[in-house]
Parts: sequence; C-alpha cells; structure tokens
Amino acid sequence: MDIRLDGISHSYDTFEVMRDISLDISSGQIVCIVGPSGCGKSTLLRFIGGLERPQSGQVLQLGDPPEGCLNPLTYIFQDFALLPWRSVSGNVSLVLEDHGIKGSAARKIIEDVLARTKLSDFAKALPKQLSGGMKQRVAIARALAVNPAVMLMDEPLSALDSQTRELLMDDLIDLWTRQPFTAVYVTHNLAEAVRLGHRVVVLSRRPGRIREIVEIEKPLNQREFGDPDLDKAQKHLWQLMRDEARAADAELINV
Ligand SMILES: Nc1ncnc2c1ncn2[C@@H]1O[C@H](COP(=O)(O)OP(=O)(O)OP(=O)(O)O)[C@@H](O)[C@H]1O
Repeated sequence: MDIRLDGISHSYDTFEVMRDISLDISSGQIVCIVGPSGCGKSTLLRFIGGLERPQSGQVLQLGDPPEGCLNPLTYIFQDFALLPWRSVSGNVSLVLEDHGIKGSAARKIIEDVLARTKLSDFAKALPKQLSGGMKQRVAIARALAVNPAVMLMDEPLSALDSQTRELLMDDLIDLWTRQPFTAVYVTHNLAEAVRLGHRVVVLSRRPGRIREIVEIEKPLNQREFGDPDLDKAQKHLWQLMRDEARAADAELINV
C-alpha cells in the first residue's frame, strides 16, 4: 500500500501550520521528514495516521495493505508506551488480543517479531528490567506484530543516548534488509535521516512547506557510520535547514 499526500494545508484558528504539502510514500521505502521545530512534522504524521484531519487536501491510501495486516497505520513513539506490568511478550500480545488473536496463532506472531527484533531471550522480562534501547525494540516488535502497511515513527530514537541510537539504527537497517517495511520517520537528527531514509523530505519553517526532497541512493545496508557520501548529504540537509532553524528558534523565543 502506498500513501499519497495531496495538497495538505492546515491552520489551528489563525495559526497556519502547513501549506500545500504533496508527497508520495511508496511501499517498502523509509521516508524521513526533517525541518525546524514547530514546522508541523508531528502534525503531518497525525494526518497520515488519521488521528486528525487536515483542513484542506487529502491523505490517500493506494492499494491494499499487506496480507495479515491488523492495523495499516501503526505508530512508534519516542517514549515507548509499554505497559509496565506486562512482560515483553505480554506487551506484544496486547495488540493481538485487541484483534481477538490468542493461543498458538498469537504465539507464532510473537515468536516471529521477537526473533526479528533480537528479543527472543527477553520474552519474559518486564520493561523496568530493560534498557531504553531494548524498550524501543519492544515497541518496534509490537508494531511489527500487526504487520502494518506503514509505520509512523515520531522521533523514535530521541530519548536514547547516542551509542544506543547507533545500535538501534543498525537494528532498523538489519530489520529492513531482511524484510523491507514502509515507514514515515520524523526526526530532528540529520545523521539519523541520512542513515535510514531512502528519501529525506525537508520542510521549511512554519507554515511547513516542502523545501526539497533529497534522495539517498546508497543501499541501507551499505550505510556505515562516518560514510563520506552520507556526510555530504547531511551537510546539504543542514545547509537547507540552517537559516530556517535559526528563524524558527528566534520565533519560539519571541512568543
Ligand atoms: N492541537 C493543536 N492546537 C493548536 N496548535 C497546535 C496543535 N498541534 C500543534 N500545534 C502547533 O502547530 C505547530 C506545529 O506543531 P508540530 O508538533 O507538528 O511541529 P513539529 O515540527 O513536530 O515540532 P517539533 O520539531 O518541535 O517536535 C506548533 O507551533 C504547535 O504548537
């Protein structure tokens, strides 16, 4: 299933958040969205996920979700959102219970997603026994369990320290390489965007508009930390964003 954003504009009362955003998100691609604070990245993700409707324009779902998909548009948040009293497998099982999937059918899915996220040995652990990186892997496993058409990821690594972020990026690349998934990935972090994005959409400051879409051709599994091509792409993104970010920063201070 592909997603098409067609001329999305939105204001909260007289406060214009974004203007005329059109974008295609193709199945099997990770599309990163970057832009200065307050340019509407999270709002755009809410529109894609159907949590809110834009005032004008539309979000179109093109084609069918994958087979066995329980929830076409599934969020992954930065704060993991795990139930503390449930084990790792209990947290994953929750989303299956919501769809009436229990017993051996549920066990099969849980085993599969825990293996894919390298959590098989931690199935019985409680969230409080896990590091931040592991908790986010549980949240990713839980999202994969519903076999979503598109994962909507809002700053999923921003609560983690830089080493854990690197490890999680490797994990996400590994996961995608073994079985490509589709994701819209909002981040402030340009290094993350060039490491994970097939395309990086740069939004201008508010009202957010598409400034440029940067394609990153290098296959995900060849993108190493410190890769000169990625450094070049990151520099280009920063040049696009610097003035906008400075202006957005001043705007927030003056509110
Ligand atoms: N429900 C709402 N009502 C009023 N204003 C809102 C609402 N939701 C978001 N906004 C405003 O819209 C603007 C865009 O918010 P949004 O969170 O989408 O930006 P962002 O690019 O994700 O920001 P950040 O990078 O800081 O997370 C902000 O100025 C925010 O305060």
